[in-house]
Amino acid sequence: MAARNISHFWEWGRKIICVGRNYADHAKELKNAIPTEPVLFLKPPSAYVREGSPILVPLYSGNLHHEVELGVVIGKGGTAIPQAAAMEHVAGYALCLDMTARDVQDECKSKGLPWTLAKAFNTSCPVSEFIPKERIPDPANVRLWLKVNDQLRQSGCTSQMIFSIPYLISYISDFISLEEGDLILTGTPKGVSAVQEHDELQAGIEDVVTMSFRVDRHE
Ligand SMILES: O=C(O)/C=C/C(=O)CC(=O)C(=O)O
Ligand SMILES: [Mg+2]
Repeated sequence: MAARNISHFWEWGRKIICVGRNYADHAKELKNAIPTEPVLFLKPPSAYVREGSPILVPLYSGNLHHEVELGVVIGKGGTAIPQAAAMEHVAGYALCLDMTARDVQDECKSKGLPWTLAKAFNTSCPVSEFIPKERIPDPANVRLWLKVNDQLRQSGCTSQMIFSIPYLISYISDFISLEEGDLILTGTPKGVSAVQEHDELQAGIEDVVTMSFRVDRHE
């Protein structure tokens, strides 16, 4: 059997672990308290969508939001990984969107229910090409941006993260063993907003990568 290539990690069926409220400015814009521990949730691998295919608005949502995020691709699995060794487990990065049905999330929050249908639906994780680790030598200081129909909506720097990438890898792996090909979404900066059918989304990491997606409705 041919060896699998990490640069197609989204085809491996691995888990997507998402960190929420990891930027104080975003926590504030949604009127959430600043967390003292990482807030975690999951997306299934069926959430991935690649450039050329549309982001689909779930039929049950009238308020789909974009969240631009730095994704960390795990290259070496582990459990209870010490912070000091965490970066040895990173193969690279990806630019990701954590598409969120905000109306559904608000309803789930008000009822104390899990966010699954708000966060884990098909096409809820648009993802860029794989970015080898060497191309982002300082992941704690890169600028992420997102435009909707050419209008800038999000611009933030990973230096604003409350919990660093090594801390997140160590924290997550205490509870959920990490495997090669897993992806960690590290949270979004402020500026999240609603998108509509036919909108064009463009996002980027500084001079490293850009990606574009169209928003569509289910037929
Ligand atoms: O608590 C909320 O109202 C919303 C939280 C999120 O959607 C968290 C994220 O996914 C994030 O901060 O990136
Ligand atoms: Mg998010």
